[in-house]
Amino acid sequence: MELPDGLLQTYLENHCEPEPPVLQKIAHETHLKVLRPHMISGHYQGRLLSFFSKLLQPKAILEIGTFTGYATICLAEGLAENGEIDTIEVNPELEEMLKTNFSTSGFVDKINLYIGEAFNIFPLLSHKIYDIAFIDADKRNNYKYYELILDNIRPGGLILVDNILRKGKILDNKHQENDIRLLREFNDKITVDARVENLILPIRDGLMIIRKKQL
Ligand SMILES: C[S@@+](CC[C@H](N)C(=O)[O-])C[C@H]1O[C@@H](n2cnc3c(N)ncnc32)[C@H](O)[C@@H]1O
Repeated sequence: MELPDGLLQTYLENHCEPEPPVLQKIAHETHLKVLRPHMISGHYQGRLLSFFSKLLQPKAILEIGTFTGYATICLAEGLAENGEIDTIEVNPELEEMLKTNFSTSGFVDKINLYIGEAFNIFPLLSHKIYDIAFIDADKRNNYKYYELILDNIRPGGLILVDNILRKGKILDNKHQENDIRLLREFNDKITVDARVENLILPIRDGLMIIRKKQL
């Protein structure tokens, strides 16, 4: 289906839950104050993350790559009573803004922010079992993160991985840059991994949904 650029996105955003005011503010300030603001999940993908979370009513969520906290808050919207989200961000310059954003989100008591490199932080969390994980950090390490956390996902739980289509570059073999090749390998390995089932949603830059099987 070919649609004019931007038209479909606007239509989708006009036909889902409105973006909550706290997230509108975070998106606005991210675009004003932070480098590479396009990394934010945004209205439509944010509502999808919130939707998944509300369906699963998770007790525990892990996010790798917090950025300005937009997706953290979307995911927190579906947490069960006493549920928590652990979110890991390597960039210490974002810490102050994150603390402000979380404090106004209505979920501050449910969000545990860890500033540091994900491979260093995760061992502190490796005793936990998660219902949902969102991998959205340095894309070249997607598979390493997947292998690192899969044992910590409950059977039936979800791993969501963002930016796996790379604006369609993944589909065209003339693109042989290292990051694109690694993403192709990631998508291929997940698709044949008997421990999970997966789907790629072609929204935004491509979102992989991985469900851990009940073996
Ligand atoms: C695409 S942004 C995350 C967007 C956010 N999840 C959202 O949806 O709004 C990626 C973030 O991952 C962080 N990051 C990159 N490498 C990381 C690592 N090794 N450990 C933890 N965070 C990392 C970056 O600093 C950046 O803020």
